[in-house]
Amino acid sequence: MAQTQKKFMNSSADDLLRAFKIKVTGNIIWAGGITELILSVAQFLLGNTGQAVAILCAGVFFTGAAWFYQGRRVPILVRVMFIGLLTIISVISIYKNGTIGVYWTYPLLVACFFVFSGFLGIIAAALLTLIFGVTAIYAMPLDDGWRIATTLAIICALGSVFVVLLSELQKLLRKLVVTDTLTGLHNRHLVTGVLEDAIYRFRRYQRPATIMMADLDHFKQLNDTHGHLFGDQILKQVAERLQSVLRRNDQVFRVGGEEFLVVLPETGNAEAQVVAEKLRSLVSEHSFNGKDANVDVTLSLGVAQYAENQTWVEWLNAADSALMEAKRKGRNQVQVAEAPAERTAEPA
Ligand SMILES: Nc1nc2c(ncn2[C@@H]2O[C@H](COP(=O)(O)OP(=O)(O)OP(=O)(O)O)[C@@H](O)[C@H]2O)c(=O)[nH]1
Repeated sequence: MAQTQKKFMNSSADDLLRAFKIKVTGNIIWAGGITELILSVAQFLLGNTGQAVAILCAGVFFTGAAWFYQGRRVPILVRVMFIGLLTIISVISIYKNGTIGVYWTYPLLVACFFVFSGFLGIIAAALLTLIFGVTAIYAMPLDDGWRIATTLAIICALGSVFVVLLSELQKLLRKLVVTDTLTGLHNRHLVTGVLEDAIYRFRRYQRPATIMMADLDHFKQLNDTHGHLFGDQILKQVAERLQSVLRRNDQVFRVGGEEFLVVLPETGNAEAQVVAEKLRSLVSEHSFNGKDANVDVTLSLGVAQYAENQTWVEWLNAADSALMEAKRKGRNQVQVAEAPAERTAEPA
């Protein structure tokens, strides 16, 4: 069981990206908080006691928040407060110190793209550009004010383009991570989510669902005889044939070298058995055309309908055991998993 769980429990691209974003936002808040602590000392030394106390409070709050939320998502309210407070400090600084006060606006503008995700970052950066630009024009000679407002707007525009490109790249990466490049089918990364959805629908609406584990027979022999590239061509054609029979809402995954998982929502054992037979005969009864030869390939399948109180690992194991049984009984056949022994629901 542990092996099945390990095989399918890969972190998804989304999980990895989420963890990365949490780390970046946390680090920015750390850096911002510590910078404020240092700045407050500088303000004390300059004799600006009021400003120093305000910055010190902000510094203590944000280093505390960064420490408290380590490894977790920092709540939006804290992030808004972080950017908001630094914006107020920067505006006061521009107003009081003129050009010297502008320096902090640039890193703050860039930080918006990291502290808020996607379009929220663009909106925050645009808002800050407007606030700083207007303050600069108002508080400085017009020549300086316009220059500062323009450079801030350029940074905002470049950052926004970067965010849009990054979100496109993210979509592409996600697609690549969940797609098997040889067959174009989904790979195992989406399996857990799809099975959990099916289990949810069963528990909530009593909708049946059945899975099939399908494995090509003696594929090693085919590879050894015709070569790996030839084997690849056959795998592609098998994937096409499997898809040609299935319904739109059925899903096929390539979960191993020559192993496929088919998920049939709204389908019970009897109906799934018919589909499995169809898949088996579609593969076994028509030759495959490789580059240099035509070959006959057979397919073994294990079918398992979801049974109450099963976990997704147990469900997969049931289909896997049925597949093993099909292999053991001579291959090129369909085996249906035995219904699991009655079990009472585990306490929530
Ligand atoms: N061409 C090709 N072969 C692959 C790929 N992934 C795995 N294989 C091969 O698939 C074969 C699987 O061999 P086995 O696990 O022994 O299974 P089998 O020969 O099909 O035997 P049974 O499953 O018991 O019928 C190995 O030779 C792998 O190298 C792939 O992407 N392309």
